[in-house]
Amino acid sequence: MTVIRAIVTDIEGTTSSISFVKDVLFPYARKRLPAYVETHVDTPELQHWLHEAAKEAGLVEASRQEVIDLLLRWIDEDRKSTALKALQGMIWKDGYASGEYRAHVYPEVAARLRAWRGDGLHLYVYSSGSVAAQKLFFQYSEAGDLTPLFGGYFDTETGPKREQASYEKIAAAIGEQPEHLLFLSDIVEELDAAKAAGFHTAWLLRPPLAMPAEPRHPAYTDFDAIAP
Ligand SMILES: CSCCC(=O)C(=O)COP(=O)(O)O
Ligand SMILES: [Mg+2]
Repeated sequence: MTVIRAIVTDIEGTTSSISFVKDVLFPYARKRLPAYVETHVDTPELQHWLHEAAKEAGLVEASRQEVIDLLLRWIDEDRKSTALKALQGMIWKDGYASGEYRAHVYPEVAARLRAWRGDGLHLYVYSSGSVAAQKLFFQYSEAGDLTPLFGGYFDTETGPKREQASYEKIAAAIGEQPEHLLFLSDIVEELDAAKAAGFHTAWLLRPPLAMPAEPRHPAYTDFDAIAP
């Protein structure tokens, strides 16, 4: 019997609702991005990510306004760009700190994460959101500060979530063979990539999503149904 030693979880659609990300976080960043860029334009971190975004789009000598327009378009397209995700994380910080919102987590998630940690399992996050955004998300969650539960965070700087190599890198960074790792996600292509790397997988299909008759991965409606 394989022993699961660590769990790697996705955020949006897995620990937390898609609507919190799409209807609260994305609009907050969209509204504030132009002013944020203007007021922080002299900071090296902002400069770096604006440059990376322009490079990703193949824009040469783009004006600041062109890069802002590009980023706003990418927010609308939900593009999983590392540069956009870094910038969104920087903007979201103010909203968490001022109490404008707290990150949604499904009702059973915090207790189940604590129970798994209590059983000796190590917990990690792998999300398209930047590592800084992931830490804010779990620090300011509706269930309180959950960051002490996690041993590490991975974002698209490790690689795209639909590529096998990303999961191989995560297993190496955790220091476990993939057969001892369980990946939780709502996106079947992410689970396919993790499985190809040798991970065990759990497909979260939160209600009202329908359970397929023959799911490609072990499928669950919530974390309490998963027995690692
Ligand atoms: C870190 S919270 C914001 C999540 C985000 O920006 C996103 O694109 C969600 O991606 P996930 O990989 O968690 O589905
Ligand atoms: Mg997801």
